[in-house]
Amino acid sequence: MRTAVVIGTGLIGTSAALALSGRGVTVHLVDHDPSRARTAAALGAGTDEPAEGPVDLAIVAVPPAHVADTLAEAMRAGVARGYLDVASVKGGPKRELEALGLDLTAYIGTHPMAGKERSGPLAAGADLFEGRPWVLTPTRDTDTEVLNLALELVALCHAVPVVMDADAHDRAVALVSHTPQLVSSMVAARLERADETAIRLCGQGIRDVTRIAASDPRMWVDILSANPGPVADVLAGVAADLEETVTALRALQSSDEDKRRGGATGVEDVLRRGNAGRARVPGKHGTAPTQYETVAVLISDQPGELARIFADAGRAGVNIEDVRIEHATGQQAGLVQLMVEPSAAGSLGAALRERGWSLRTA
Ligand SMILES: NC(=O)c1ccc[n+]([C@@H]2O[C@H](COP(=O)([O-])OP(=O)(O)OC[C@H]3O[C@@H](n4cnc5c(N)ncnc54)[C@H](O)[C@@H]3O)[C@@H](O)[C@H]2O)c1
Ligand SMILES: O=C(O)C(=O)C[C@]1(C(=O)O)C=C[C@@H](O)C=C1
Repeated sequence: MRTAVVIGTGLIGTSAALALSGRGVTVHLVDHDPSRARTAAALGAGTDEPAEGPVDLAIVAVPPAHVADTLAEAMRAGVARGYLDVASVKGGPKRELEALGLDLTAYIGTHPMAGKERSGPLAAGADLFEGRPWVLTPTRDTDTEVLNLALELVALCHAVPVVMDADAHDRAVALVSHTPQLVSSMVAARLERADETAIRLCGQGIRDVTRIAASDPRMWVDILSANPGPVADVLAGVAADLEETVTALRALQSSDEDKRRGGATGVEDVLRRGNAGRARVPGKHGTAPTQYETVAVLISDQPGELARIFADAGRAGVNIEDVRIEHATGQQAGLVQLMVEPSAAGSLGAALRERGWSLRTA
């Protein structure tokens, strides 16, 4: 990739632009608030001068509600060879784009799992995505060239590509991002009218739990509006735990010893389940909890092959954790190495063979 345009030069757009500029890509910066594009340019993220012709990749980093319109405008103007967005939700924007009747072969939905509670270009950093998962949601229609451009962006940002279906992504982030945001906000909301004597005692625990409660409410209303069902489902589980914990705590206030013992067991149960969940959170920089196994597949050098293999893996219910592509020089073929959880390698291999793919020893 030699040239890119970033549309929406806030936290995420400017961070991607800084990483790309730092690695030699010419980046054009566009924002509907020109002062933000100027700020990003002043930070070294690129130039706010328009590109003279189509660039290699357009990165749309605007709030989720504006993604489809912004992409449609850029695609109609032909500003790039490939287009992607970075919105925190994937199913809604994809369906909006489909409804607009655009040719989506040049588009791929993506989502870097890295961010901050602060917005705008001044909060950006070139290393924001280092070692973090970056979700790619190719479909059957996605051009191989566009998928490769997205993989190149992820590599240039030193992030880790994770291929997923858009709706599976939305269910996953409901659990690991969207519900935690709401719960953090709800805990922080208890402080709004709290007595100053309590506020003075705030220590590291409340700071850890409420950091993301400082996030931009308008952005989060956009995100949650595009993923309400899956978030409500996870939050209902949290509500059930809350109700049981309140009951357990009330039992602890009882003068009856048996009830108190039951209450302590109830409270301990939620704390222990919390320990178990916390132990599953991967290392800070996205280090994988397990070694992956490689499924190597021969693909012909034809448009759409890579997208087709990802779609087939998605259909087999297998998450691709990482991917490597070897282009056999002088041959009209390439070897794709799909890294998956060891328990999924067998079923992925079988599903791909069934669909006519040729597998090789990794
Ligand atoms: N903040 C996070 O932690 C995070 C993480 C991953 C992905 N995302 C996603 O990245 C996207 C951007 O989020 P952000 O945190 O960088 O927000 P931000 O508020 O920092 O930046 C958004 C920028 O888009 C500009 N903008 C809005 N509408 C526009 C339009 N129609 N055309 C051009 N520019 C427009 C705004 O002026 C602003 O500069 C969102 O879709 C969000 O869901 C955010
Ligand atoms: O670290 C933070 O401040 C974030 O909230 C980042 C976070 C997340 O939940 O991990 C928030 C929303 C994004 O879509 C991706 C990342």
